Parts: sequence; C-alpha cells; structure tokens
Amino acid sequence: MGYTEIFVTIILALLLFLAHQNRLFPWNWPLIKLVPTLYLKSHELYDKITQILTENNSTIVFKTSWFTKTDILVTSDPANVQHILNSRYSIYQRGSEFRKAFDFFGNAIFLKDIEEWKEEKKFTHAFYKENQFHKTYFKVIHQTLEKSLIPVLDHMSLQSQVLDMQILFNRYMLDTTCLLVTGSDPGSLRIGFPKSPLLDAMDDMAEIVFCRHILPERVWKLQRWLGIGKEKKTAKACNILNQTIADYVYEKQELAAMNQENGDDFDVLKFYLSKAVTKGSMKYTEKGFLAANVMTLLYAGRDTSAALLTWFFYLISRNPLAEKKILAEIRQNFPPRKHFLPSAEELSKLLYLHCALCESLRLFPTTPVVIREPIKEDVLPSGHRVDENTKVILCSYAMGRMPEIWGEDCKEFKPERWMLAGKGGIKHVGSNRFLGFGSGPWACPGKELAFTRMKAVAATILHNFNVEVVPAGQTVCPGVSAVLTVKHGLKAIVSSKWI
Ligand code: HEM
Repeated sequence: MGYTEIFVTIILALLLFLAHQNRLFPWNWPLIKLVPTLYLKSHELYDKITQILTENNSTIVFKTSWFTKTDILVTSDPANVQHILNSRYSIYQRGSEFRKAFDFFGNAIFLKDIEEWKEEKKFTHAFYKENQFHKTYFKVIHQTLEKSLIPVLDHMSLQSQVLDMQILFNRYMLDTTCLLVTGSDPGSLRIGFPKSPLLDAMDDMAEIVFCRHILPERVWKLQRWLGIGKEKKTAKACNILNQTIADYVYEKQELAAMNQENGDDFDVLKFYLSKAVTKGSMKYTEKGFLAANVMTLLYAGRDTSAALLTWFFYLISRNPLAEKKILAEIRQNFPPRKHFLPSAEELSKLLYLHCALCESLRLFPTTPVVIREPIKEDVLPSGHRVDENTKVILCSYAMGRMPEIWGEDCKEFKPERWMLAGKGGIKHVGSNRFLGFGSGPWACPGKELAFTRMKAVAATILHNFNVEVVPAGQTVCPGVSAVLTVKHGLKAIVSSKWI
C-alpha cells in the first residue's frame, strides 16, 4: 500500500470516528465493514461484497450521499438483474459517472446513452456479420499461435524458465486484437517479452478506471490535479494510448486516400472507412470517432480474454481430474502431431473445454461488476427504491457464488454443471443468473469470438506443452483493476510434450 492510500485510510477512519461521535451522518455498517477491505486488502473486496450480499438478502444500499451526493445500491438478485438490464433497460443507462471514469475513451459508442448508442451500433457493430471478418479472425489466431506463442513457449521450455501466463495471454490477445482491428502487429509477443509501451499504458488506464469507480469523483479528481495515487500515471498513459491509436488511424486514412489498401485481409478500421464512404457520413470518418472505437475494441478484445485464460489455467492446476478430462478430449479430436493448429470444426468438438471456460468465468467473471445509473425513480423487484442519485452495481462475482443459483457446491470448480445431460451440448443459463457476458441490449457482441480464440489458445498449449503452475511462494488472488485480473500473475514452468 502506498503513502496516498495510507493517508486516505487514516483521514477516512478519522472522519468516520468524528462523524459517529457527533452523529453527523447515518452510521452505515456495511460501508464501515467494507472500508478497510477497500484500502487494506483490496484483493478481498469481491469476497467481502459477496459475504455482505449473502447476509443481506442479495441487495444492499451504501448510504454515501452525505459525502458524494450518490447512494450505491449493490445487488446480486436475479430478479433485480432481469429488471435492470432487460425489462426496464431504457431507464438504467451507463450514466455520467461511468463516462467520466472512462473519459480517456473520448467518443466511444459504449459510453453513449441508449438512443445514440442504437443509431451508432448499426455502423460500429456491422463488421461482426461479415464473412471476411471471420475468415481473417481465424487466420490471425493461427498466425499468432504459430509465429509467436508456440516459439515463445518452445524457448521457455528449453530454458526451463518460469513464465507468467498472464503476461503471455495479455500479449497474445493484444497482438491478435490489434491485427484484426488495425491490420498492424504490435509484436508484443516475442521471445524475451520486449517492452511494450502500449501494453503498459493499457494496464495503467485499467487500474485508474477501477479506482475511479470506487473513489468519489471529488477524490480522484483531486488526486489527478495533485498528480498523486494511481491518477499520477494518467497523463503519460493517456498520451501513449492516444498517440499510438491516432497513428494507426492516420496510417489507414492515408492508405485509403491513396487507394493503396492491399490484400483481401479484413481489418475493422479498413471496414469502417469504406463503409463510411458508402454511407456518405462525415461523422464516421472523424479521427476521434474512429480512434475511440478502436480503443474500445482493443480493451474489450484483450483484457477480458487474457484474464479469463489465466484463471482457467489456475483452476485446472487445482483440479487435476478436470484437466485430465480436457486432455482426453483434445487427444480424441486432434491428430497426434506437434504444433498442430486446430480448425473451427475441431474446436467446436471441444465441449468439455468450453464448459471449463464457462465455469472459470462463473467463479472469476472478468467483468466483476456491471454498473448502471437510473435516469428516473423506480422500484426494484426486491422492493428497493432508486432514483437519479443512485448508482446501481450488479455484482457478477457474487452471482457466480450464490448457492440459490448454483447449489451448495457453488464454490467448487465443476465444468460438468454446464453439460447438457445426455445430449452432449452446452446448457443454456439465463443471463439474469449468469452475467459473465452481460445481458440486455449492451450485452457482449464478442462472446462467440472470445470462445473461439480462448479455446484455440488453451487447446494448442495443452496439446503441445505440460504446464506446471509453480506452487511455492505464489499467492493467486484478484487484482485491483477494471477487469478481474490475477493480481501477481500466474507463474508456471512449461515443458514440451513432443521431445
Ligand atoms: C472472455 C471474454 C469476454 C468477456 C467475459 C466479455 C464480457 C463483456 C461484458 C460483461 C460486457 C457488457 C458490459 C456492460 O453491460 O456494461 C461486454 C461488452 C462488450 N464486449 Fe465483451 N467480453 C469478452 C470478449 C470480447 C471480445 C473478444 C470482443 C470483441 C472482439 C468484445 C467486445 C465487446 C464490446 C464492443 C462491448 C460493448 C458493447 C456495447 O456497449 O455496445 N468482448 N463484454
């Protein structure tokens, strides 16, 4: 913990003590219970919230309006989730605080309120339906496995070096996403893990966003002004991010203007530019608009998948029986060939692996909370009243660990719970009970893409390498970031299966 956090903790403790003595504001036990966790044991934050929700019938209100003008309602109640994200989604928007926390994204579509979002979505989400996009997606997955991931792991295996799996996945996801979105390879996944300013800047901004969500706006704005705490990194990280993305956009615009875009390969920027021309809309060719949507895809496509794969490898290292079943399924469907790259059809046969990824997402949802702000007064199915001064937090993490939804064995890793009995398919679980990919109009459009890529990476690694998670001296727990990453990464030693 840094000096700023110690300072904030002391000030907060003092404030609470004095206020309690003088009865300045209502004594709010759940909040008091949470404060030390927020600052002292941030990795236990989600477990603490889960415990508080369990003790309070799945919904709790933190009365913070005396200080921040906003009360915070946290819920893991499926009826509330259904109500907020589906039945009455038009009054629960992402909201102004959300926009402020993500201000460095500029004009991104995911920050817009519903009407504008609906309009822009027709343009920004159109590429998901393109055949050429899916072909290039698969090509990029293979190319990065063959030219980057496998050589890096072969090298590590020969050296018997300890490897951080999370760093490996972050780099793989960054390079594939960037290739797909901009047509350029940042080359971050290479032997020796070269320094990647783009990667560092993305990580710094993800931490900053998380802190902006949990700290009152006045506090993080003050920190930014004073250049202290996490906010001190903002200016530098923002500059690197904006400059790198602006360069990608500029390069693509230049090529398009000179009519020098070669090859059949798809990339999202090229698609946006050509579609904007056919639509004749200036708005869609603006640098700011393009850059904001490139940044959205870089984040959405990289962090969530890299973090989930890391949790997956951690969970199977602790559940040897599940790992054995995954390996048997891979052996059954892949030819016994070194460095074999699976096709879409071969990947679709890996049902147990698919279930194991769903199960990892249930226990460690990489988007641990979904945040909404009501634009008018409403009453939730749980009976709680909310209004424009309430921030609503849907806690996916707690939902994944509720016995009412998943049974008494909810804390155990059991991929079987996702298997469709007898029919050999995957069980559908309603998004009001499993929020891993969100729900309602803002749900994740990249879900299927994410599964394809994660399965390709996991199966290629498990087919070619033994992965031994280093047991000694390693604490595996959630980090403090907008995405549920593994705080200190996941250290492992890999060895080739084919020597
Ligand atoms: C394990 C992988 C992934 C997980 C767990 C995940 C999860 C989510 C969740 C929970 C949301 C909704 C957030 C909210 O309602 O506020 C979301 C939105 C989004 N996701 Fe994903 N995602 C993943 C991978 C991807 C990939 C690979 C892409 C694209 C290539 C993608 C693109 C997006 C976009 C663009 C949005 C914003 C949608 C909008 O508001 O218009 N995601 N994701």
